[in-house]
Amino acid sequence: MSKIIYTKTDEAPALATRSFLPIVQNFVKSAGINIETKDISLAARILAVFPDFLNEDQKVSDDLAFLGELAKKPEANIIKLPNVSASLTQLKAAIAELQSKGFAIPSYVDEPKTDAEKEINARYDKIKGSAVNPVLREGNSDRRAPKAVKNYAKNNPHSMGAWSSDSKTHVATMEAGDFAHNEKSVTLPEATSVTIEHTDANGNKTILKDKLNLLKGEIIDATVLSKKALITFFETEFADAKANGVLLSLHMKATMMKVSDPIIFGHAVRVYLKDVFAKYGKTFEEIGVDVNNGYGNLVENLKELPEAKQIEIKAAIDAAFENGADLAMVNSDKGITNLHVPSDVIIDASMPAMIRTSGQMWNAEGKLQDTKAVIPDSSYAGIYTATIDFCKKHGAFDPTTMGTVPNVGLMAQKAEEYGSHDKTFEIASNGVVKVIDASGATLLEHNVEAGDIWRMCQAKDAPIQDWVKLAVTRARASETPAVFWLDENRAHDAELIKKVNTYLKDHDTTGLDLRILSPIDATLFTCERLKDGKDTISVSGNVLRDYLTDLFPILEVGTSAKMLSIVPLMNGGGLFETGAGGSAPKHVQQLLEENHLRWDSLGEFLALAVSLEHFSLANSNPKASILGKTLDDATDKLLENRKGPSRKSGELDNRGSHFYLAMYWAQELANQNEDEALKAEFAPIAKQLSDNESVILKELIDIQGSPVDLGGYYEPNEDLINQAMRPSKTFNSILN
Ligand SMILES: NC(=O)C1=CN([C@@H]2O[C@H](COP(=O)(O)OP(=O)(O)OC[C@H]3O[C@@H](n4cnc5c(N)ncnc54)[C@H](OP(=O)(O)O)[C@@H]3O)[C@@H](O)[C@H]2O)C=CC1
Ligand SMILES: O=C(O)CCC(=O)C(=O)O
Ligand SMILES: [Mg+2]
Repeated sequence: MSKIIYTKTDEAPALATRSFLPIVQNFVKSAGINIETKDISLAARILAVFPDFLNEDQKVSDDLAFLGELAKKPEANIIKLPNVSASLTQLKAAIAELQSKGFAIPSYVDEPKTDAEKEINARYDKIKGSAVNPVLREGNSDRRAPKAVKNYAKNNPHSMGAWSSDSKTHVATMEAGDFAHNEKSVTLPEATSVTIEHTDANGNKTILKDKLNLLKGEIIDATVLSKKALITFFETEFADAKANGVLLSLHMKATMMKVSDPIIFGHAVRVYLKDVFAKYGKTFEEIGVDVNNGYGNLVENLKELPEAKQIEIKAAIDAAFENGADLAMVNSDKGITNLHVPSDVIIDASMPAMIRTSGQMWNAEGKLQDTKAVIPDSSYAGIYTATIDFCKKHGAFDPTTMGTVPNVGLMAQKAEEYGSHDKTFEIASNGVVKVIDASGATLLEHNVEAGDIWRMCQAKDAPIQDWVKLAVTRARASETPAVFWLDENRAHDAELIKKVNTYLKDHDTTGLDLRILSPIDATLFTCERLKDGKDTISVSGNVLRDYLTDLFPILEVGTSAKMLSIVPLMNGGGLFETGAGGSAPKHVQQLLEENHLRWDSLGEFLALAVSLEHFSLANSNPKASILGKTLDDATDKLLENRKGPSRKSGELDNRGSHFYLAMYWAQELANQNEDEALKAEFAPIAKQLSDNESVILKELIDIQGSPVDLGGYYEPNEDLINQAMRPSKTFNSILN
């Protein structure tokens, strides 16, 4: 029998699931809908790849691999919550926690030497970074703010920092030598297999990647970021930030771009601490410092040196901070800078947060200040420049009147840059890198220097056709103009534009307003309309999908957590993501300290409703459709009555909002007349819930205010976490 798969993930979403899923299971049970959980948390993903190190009773199934296969089948119906995309720091913390709990998994080896160590690290490297979403995303992306969410924001606008025309905030990006400027692209006329080969100045060849099979019609591109150009760029911009008295911030996507972006991050740290590295670089090498994992890695490793040496180096670092530009802070109380950990500042969320806050970030005194936002590669940086310039000219957007920007994103089958990490290389020596096809012909070629970052990307034809179709479908269904954000002057986009023009002919586009604009022009066009309350669909590639589905939602409705985020799978199944944001580590912190979870599960309510509708169609189960429709109505009511979680301890939190959702959902089921059995089942439940509203609320509020112990962070104790997330006896007994 087919079922709905619910993912168990990490941090705040996983906490919320412990409260919400029992409600869902009770509500859908009698409709014959089975909900099964699959564990794709970071801890479970680690345990799944090291069965050979575990006792029989500790072994877990590889649920991610299972879901990856399921996503290719028509029966797939998966609710996907956000998970941790682990930086090395997070990965090591999870490993240490599991080891302390008696799982004899191996440690990550910083400098693997033996084959066994290399093999262990290879397993860990597959878990690092964005290792879940790319596996499940066998379809393109449809993300939008439902009407009820927009209306809620219009009536209850979130805070929005004012913009002034003399703001010094700006984006700094490279003008030459970056990925954008060096890109070359071809569309394959026939299927082939390619080899990526590096030849050094003496003619010695190294195979970087062998026999990569490619399909007919696939677009491949290759490009290189010059290390020299990058370092010069950092030196110039860092000095400029200092000279102009603005904060210095770096915005990367070290999770999704897990090979290239940590390397770039490392260069930024070394340039910022140039004098320190000139003097102590050798010592750092000896103690295994790797600032590709951030400046925090240097701080951590210093502890290995004798105390006198530590003091000497810390003084040198203090001097560098003194002489350098002021860094934007992640946490000024704890002294965590923007350069500490690559996964602390993730561009999709960090740039919109800055734009929402008058273009400012936090300085070391905990005050807001104008910022230089450094985004080295210029491929997409221009959209932020254009948005910032727009705000300087017109002031901040007004959530009470602004329109909306839904997105249709090319994403399926690891499209474009987000699928490039197995084809990204830090170049060992000067020479040339070629992509050579099965016939021996060179398809793409770049001269490279030692330290450059070279990469190849793929975009398969079937996902592109599906993406164009989805764009037309959404434009038609919502009667909204749609803009393809593609730059005819960029090599990859030029290839894509040819396909878009071809595949648009497969559809009836009469009466639709469809355009192709460069990302900067598209930003301007969209922002103009947005300000005037008009809606515009952005149809974009994978990176812009990621950026735009945080940028516009954060400006429009305050957070991307409130987005409907659907992935119609190419083989007919459905993947329903719960919002477009992440796992909000700060929310867990608050729960641990004050027993208040401010995480909003709205995205999850929306995802479940479409999943139920999909289930109904796929299984001819009319009850599922009624459950979906009533759930949507309950969500509308929850918004209308403002029963979302508050940010402050002692007020309604995530658990309380789940209670209201359950009550409204039961009421909607009791009030509908399409299915008598559901009506009869839920009428008494609705009554019990509303009769006990004040008792339940009291139980949910009384427990707040003091710390909670969950028995772990990455592998919390199931009993403790369930107790913490289901604290109302009255509510639990009604549900049961
Ligand atoms: N789909 C996925 O699996 C994704 C995973 N990630 C991962 O999540 C982690 C954190 O990423 P980060 O970039 O900090 O982004 P997050 O989206 O987790 O957090 C950014 C901020 O947005 C607000 N926010 C996000 N979701 C909610 C919600 N449901 N309810 C209320 N507020 C919300 C919070 O603001 P405030 O603190 O002010 O309340 C939060 O601090 C990383 O490990 C990242 O890789 C990121 C994106 C997507
Ligand atoms: O998978 C990840 O690491 C992040 C995904 C993300 O940010 C997105 O899809 O919007
Ligand atoms: Mg994102």
